[in-house]
Amino acid sequence: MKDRLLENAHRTPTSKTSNILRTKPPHPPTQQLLTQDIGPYYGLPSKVKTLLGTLRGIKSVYDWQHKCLTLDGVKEGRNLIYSLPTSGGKTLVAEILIFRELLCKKKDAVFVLPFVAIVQEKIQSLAQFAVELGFLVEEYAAGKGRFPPRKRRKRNVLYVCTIEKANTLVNSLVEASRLSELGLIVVDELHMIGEGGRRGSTIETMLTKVMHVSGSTQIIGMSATLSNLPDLQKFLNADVFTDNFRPVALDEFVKVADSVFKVDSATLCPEERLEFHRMIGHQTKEIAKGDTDHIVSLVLEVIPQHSCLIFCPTKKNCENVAKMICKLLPRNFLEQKVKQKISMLEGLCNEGEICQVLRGAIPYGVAYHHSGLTTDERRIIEDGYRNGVLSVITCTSTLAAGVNLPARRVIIRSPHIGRSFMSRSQYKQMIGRAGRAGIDTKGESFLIVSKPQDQVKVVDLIGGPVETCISSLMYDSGKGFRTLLLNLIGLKIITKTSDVLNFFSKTFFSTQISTIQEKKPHLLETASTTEHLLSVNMIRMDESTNDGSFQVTKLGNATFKSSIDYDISNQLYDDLKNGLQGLVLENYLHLLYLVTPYDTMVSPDWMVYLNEINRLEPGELAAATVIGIEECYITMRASGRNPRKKKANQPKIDRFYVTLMLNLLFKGKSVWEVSTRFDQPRGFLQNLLSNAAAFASHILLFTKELDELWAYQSLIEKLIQVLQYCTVAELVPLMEIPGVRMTRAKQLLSSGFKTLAHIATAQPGALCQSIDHLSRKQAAQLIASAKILLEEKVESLQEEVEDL
Ligand SMILES: Nc1ncnc2c1ncn2[C@@H]1O[C@H](COP(=O)(O)OP(=O)(O)OP(=O)(O)O)[C@@H](O)[C@H]1O
Repeated sequence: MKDRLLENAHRTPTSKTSNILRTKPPHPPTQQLLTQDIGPYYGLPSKVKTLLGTLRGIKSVYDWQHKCLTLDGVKEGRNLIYSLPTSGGKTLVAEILIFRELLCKKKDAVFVLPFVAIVQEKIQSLAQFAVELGFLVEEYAAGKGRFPPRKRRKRNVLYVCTIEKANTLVNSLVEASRLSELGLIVVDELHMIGEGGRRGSTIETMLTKVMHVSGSTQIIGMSATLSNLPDLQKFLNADVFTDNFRPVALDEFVKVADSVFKVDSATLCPEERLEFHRMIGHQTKEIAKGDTDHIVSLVLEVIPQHSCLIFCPTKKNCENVAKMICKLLPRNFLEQKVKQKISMLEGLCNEGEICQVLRGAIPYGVAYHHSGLTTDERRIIEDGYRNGVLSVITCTSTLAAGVNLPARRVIIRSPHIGRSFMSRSQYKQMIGRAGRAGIDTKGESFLIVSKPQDQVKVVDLIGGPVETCISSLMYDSGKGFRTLLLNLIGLKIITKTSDVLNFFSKTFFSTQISTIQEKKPHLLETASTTEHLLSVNMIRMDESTNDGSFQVTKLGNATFKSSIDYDISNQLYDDLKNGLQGLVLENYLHLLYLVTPYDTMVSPDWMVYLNEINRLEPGELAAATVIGIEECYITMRASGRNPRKKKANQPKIDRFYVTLMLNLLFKGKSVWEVSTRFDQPRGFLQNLLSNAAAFASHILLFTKELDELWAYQSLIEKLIQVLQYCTVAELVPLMEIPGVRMTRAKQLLSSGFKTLAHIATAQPGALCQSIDHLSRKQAAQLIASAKILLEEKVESLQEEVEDL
C-alpha cells in the first residue's frame, strides 16, 4: 500500500491516471463533449444522464421533473419557483439546471442551502459530477469563502453557500461589478424567507439586490411547504410549478388513546377529517406497563422488515424514547446483524469514548439522532439506518428538514416541538419522510395525541392550510430593513432616501403590505430608519453633494462588507481597538475571545467556571485579566454570592465562559473531554467551532476595511485556519476536504494518505480497504472532493502565473 501511495505521489504530471496536475486546462474530453454532444439531455451532454444513473441510480426523470424542465419559462431563463411534497425529487431539477448554466451557458451558479453540514454534503455529492463534467465547486460556509471570489478563466464555478455567505458573496460581486458572472441562483427551502428572523431577511435582501442589479441572473426557489405562492411569484416575477407527486403513497393516521383514526386531509369539512380505523393493543403485558403511548406496539408492527422514524419534541425525549424501546423490545432483536452492529459501535467509539445511550441501543437496531451528537456520530447513524443495520431512529424535527432519511413508518410522538405546538408546515415535512422510494410500496405516518387539549388543534394540523409565508424583513422591529438600507447605501445602489421607496417596492415585504398591514411598523418610514443608521455611525450625510445624499461611514462600510450585524459592530470595533493596546499574544486566548460569537450565550456554571479559570496557565490568566475577567468575581459567584454592589460586565463574563470552551478545543482537546468538563452537548461544541470560524472570517473582512485594525489581519487569517481544523498541521490538508473531520483525517493519515494528491489519485477500493467504516460510495465521493479541491488550487496557481 505504502509503495503504491508513494508511486501515486511521485507520478509525473503527464501520467494517464493522474490528470490533476496537468498544466493544460483539465478535461479536454469534456470540452469536446460540450461541442459535439450538447443537447440530448435537457440541453446537456448525454454523459450527465449516464452519470445520474451510475452515481445516483436515477434511470429516468419523473414525469413532473420532465414537465418542469421543459417549461417555456425555464428554457427562456425566467425565474422559477417550484413546490412539491418532501422527497418528490426537487433537487434533481435544480441540479440539472445548474449543470446547464455551468456547462452550456458558461456562467457561474450559486446553490444556497440552510446549514453548514448540508453545504458540505452537497459538495460531496456533486464532486464526482464536477470531476467528470469539468466544473469547479467552491465551499462558502463557516470559515470558508473568498470575497470577491477568484475570477476563473477556464472553468465555471458552482458556489455552494450558506445563506449568510451567499449574501456576502453577492455583495462582493456587486461591488466588483461582476454580478453578471452569476447566471443562476438556486435557493433551497425557499419558505425560510418567511422564517421570521435574520436568515429569512437575508434571503429577501439578497434576492432583491440580485434582481435590482442584474437583469440576467436567473433565480430558482424550491420548497415543500409554500402556501402563498402568488406573493412569492410576484416578488420574484417568477413562473410557478406545483405538483402533488410523491414517489410512494402515504397513509396518514392519528392515534388517540387506543384508537387509530385515518386522516382524510382532502375533505373540506373538518369534522370528516378523522375516520375511525382500528383499535391498537399491546403485544405483551410488560409492554403495556412500560409504553402507555403504544410507541413500541406501533414500532413492532413494522420492524425489523421495515424501518421506523420517531419524531420527539425534545433532544432528551429522543434519548428516553430510544432507551424505553430497547427495554421493551424482544431480546431476539439482539441476534440480528450482530457483525454490522459491532462495526457501527467501533465506528462510534471516538477517542476511546462512546455515548452510553447509543451503546445500549444499537445492539437492538435502535439509535437516537439530534444536534447534540457530533457530525461524525450522526453520519454513522444515518449510514447504519440506510444500510438496514438500524431499523428505528428517534429524532428531533431537524432531521425532517435536513437529511434525506425516509422510513416505512413515521411516528410523531407528540404534536409539539419543544414547548410549542407544531406548525402544519413542520408536520408535513415530518410525515413527508414516510415511504422509501424503490423500497416500500407505501408509507405510513402516525401522530400520537395524548393530551385532551391538543385534540381540537390537531384537526387543523392535519388538514388546515399551510401557514402563510410572511416577509421577515421587519424582524426585530425593522432590523432587516435597516440592514438592507445599509447594504444599498454601501453598494451605492441608492444614495437618497427618495430612492429607497423605488427599491423598497421590489421587496417581498412590499408585495405583502396589504396582507400584513398590521405589521407595518413606523420604522418602515425611511426617515426614522436612516436616523437610526446615522445614530449608530453606519451612514453620514454626503457633504460633497449637498443634495441630501447619504454615504456609508468607514465603520458602516466595514460592517456591510463583512456582513457583521450592525448592532454589534460598534462593540466589535471597540473590543478590537482596545485589544490593540494590550493584546496578549503569548497564547491564543485573547484572540479566541475576540472571535467568540457575541450571540453564543450559555449561562455559566460558576463552579465549572472557577475550576477552568484555576486551570489556566499563567499567560492565559494574564490574557483573562486584560480582557477584564476578575477571578474574585467568579470565586464569589461560585460560592453562591452575587455581589450586587460590584458592577460586573455580565455579557463579557458569559462570553468569556464560551471562550474557555473554544480554547480547549483549539488546543486539541476532544469534544468529549470539553463536553464533560462544561456539561455541554458535543454537537453544540462542534457548532461553536464552526460558528467561531465563520465569525472570525467576517471579522477578517471587517479589519481589512479599517486601516487602524491592520495588525489583526494576518493573526486572524491564521486563527481561522487553525480554528477550522483544531488539529496538528499534518491533518490540515486532509481536513480541507469538505466533510472530512478529525477522526476521518486521522484514519487517512495513519493509512498513509497524507496529502490531497494521495487521496485524489487513490482508487476507491484501496481507500475502503485501508479505512474502517468507509463505504465504496463514500470513498468515491472523498476522492472526487479531493480532486476538485486540488484542481481548484492548481487552476488558481496557473492563473496567478499567467497574470504575472
Ligand atoms: N427521477 C428519479 N428517479 C429515481 N429517484 C429519484 C428521481 N429523482 C429524485 N430521486 C431520488 O429521490 C430521493 C429524494 O429526492 P430529493 O431529495 O431531491 O427530494 P426533495 O423533493 O428535494 O426532498 P426534500 O423536500 O426533502 O428536500 C433522492 O434519493 C433522489 O436521488
